[in-house]
Amino acid sequence: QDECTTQSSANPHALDYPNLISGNLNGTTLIVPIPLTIARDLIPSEYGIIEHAYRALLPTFPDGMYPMMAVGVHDHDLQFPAYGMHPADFSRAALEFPFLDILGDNYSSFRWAATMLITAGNEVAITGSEGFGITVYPGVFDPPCNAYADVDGGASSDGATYFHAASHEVTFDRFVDLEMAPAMGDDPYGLEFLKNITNQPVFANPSICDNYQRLFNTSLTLPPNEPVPVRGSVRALIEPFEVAQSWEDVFGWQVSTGFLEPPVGDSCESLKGYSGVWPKLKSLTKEEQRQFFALHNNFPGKYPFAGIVKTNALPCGSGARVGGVYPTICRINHSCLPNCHNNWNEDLHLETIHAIKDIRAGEEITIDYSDGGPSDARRIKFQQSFGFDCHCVVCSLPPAELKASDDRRRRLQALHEAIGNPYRMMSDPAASLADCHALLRALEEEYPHTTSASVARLYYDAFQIAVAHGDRARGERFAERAYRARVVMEGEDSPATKDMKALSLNPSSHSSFGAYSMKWKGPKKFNPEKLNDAELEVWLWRQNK
Ligand SMILES: C[S@@+](CC[C@H](N)C(=O)[O-])C[C@H]1O[C@@H](n2cnc3c(N)ncnc32)[C@H](O)[C@@H]1O
Repeated sequence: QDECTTQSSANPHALDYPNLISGNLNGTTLIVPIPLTIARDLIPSEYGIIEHAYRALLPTFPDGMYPMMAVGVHDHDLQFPAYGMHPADFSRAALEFPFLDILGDNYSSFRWAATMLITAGNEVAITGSEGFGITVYPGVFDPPCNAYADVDGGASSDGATYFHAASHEVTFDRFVDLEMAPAMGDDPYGLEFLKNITNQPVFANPSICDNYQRLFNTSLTLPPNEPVPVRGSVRALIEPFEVAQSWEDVFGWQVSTGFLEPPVGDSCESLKGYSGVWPKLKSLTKEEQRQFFALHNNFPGKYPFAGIVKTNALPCGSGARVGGVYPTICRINHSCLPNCHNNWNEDLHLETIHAIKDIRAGEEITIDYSDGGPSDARRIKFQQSFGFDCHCVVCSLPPAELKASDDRRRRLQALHEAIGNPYRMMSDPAASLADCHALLRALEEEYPHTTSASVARLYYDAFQIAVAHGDRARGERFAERAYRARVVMEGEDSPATKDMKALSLNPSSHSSFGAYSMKWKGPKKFNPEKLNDAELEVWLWRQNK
């Protein structure tokens, strides 16, 4: 093996994680759909199969089937800086079984990998694996020290590759052969699925788990080494199968990633709660992990990770399914009368907090976790989504005042709904515009001196009403006000602010300009600059032309 050359890149992150074993794991994972009944027979009966977990990730995975993994990988440039160790490269091959329930929670997914072929002669790798309870067949690999080799030395035009592993001892006849080629656009199992299964904690017996993590965010996964979807075949004789197997036309991924591995195993119990994010958390620095676990948790108990995420995550964009957890801004409490606005800035990839009204020195900073509405609806939302009862200034009002606030908020909702009706905007724009004006005044009553998201939205609605009926002059004013509201809420550099600015500079560029009529087209010579403030308001909100 010493004379081997490898095409794998050097381990780029050893010094970032001196207390962990790190390296470059390069190779292929093919997903082999096998009948669930066969999987049930092969996998020890005490481990449940969490079918809903893989169906959630792969809704169209064939009925009655289970996604087994066929894995052939090369471990390159292993380092363990804290101990000055640099173990030799090795290869391994196995059939592995993800989505197993070993804790009985029907939630935490573990991967069972009890038998492996590992490069003969690499005692560190072999004894290390045996320490996890894995049955190891010392093996010979073709190619001997690479992740895979080109078929015909690269002469094959479809980029076909192979990875063959066979047990070394003549008395054994175990083998795992993978043959594959780029799938050319066919990618039934997206990269997120691969990340999930390759990062499930792995075990041979459930007394100890290997918290092995593949990192998909290092330089190793950047072009030209980005993951490649592949299609191919698997032939194998290895436990838990007792006779040779062959599967054709299966799909998977060839990837080279960084990986991290603690030098000793963890109790499997301590790794519960894996939902696809846990390994990333584990790869944070100790200080970042401390900050994460110091965050408030309204759902203490079984799943601290999930509880902290549920209590703290801010959605990365309105309605986004992805959320972010931050050490500082997740400390900001909710108020139904907030003085700040939180916003995901897609251009900057940052969650930003902007003041939306004047804040006195010493005053608590607050944001709005809700979508507004009257207090009874808010109470349900806070309990269900976050597990708390709101004690903000509004929710703590005496009953009569709370009722008055609720009445105003119901009216705000009704106005929002009426303005959102496109038919009315077309047939009765004057009434829609009057509603925008009424909404502006109602917002000022309920949220005094505040530039809320509702203000930005109503000015944008007013802009749309104006331009849809050919009113460029008022469209320009409304767009400018919507733009200024966005600047307050989100800053100059948010995508929505930039879009609004562009519209204010050129209102007739909007796709709905004149779409309903041109009946509000004003005289060319009219210049609103000449109006005083009061006249400007009258002109802006007037309903008849
Ligand atoms: C994202 S955390 C905010 C920071 C948290 N208060 C802390 O000390 O770390 C959200 C949790 O704070 C508490 N909280 C936030 N706003 C609240 C409010 N208006 N009334 C009562 N509890 C609130 C609730 O327990 C809520 O689930």
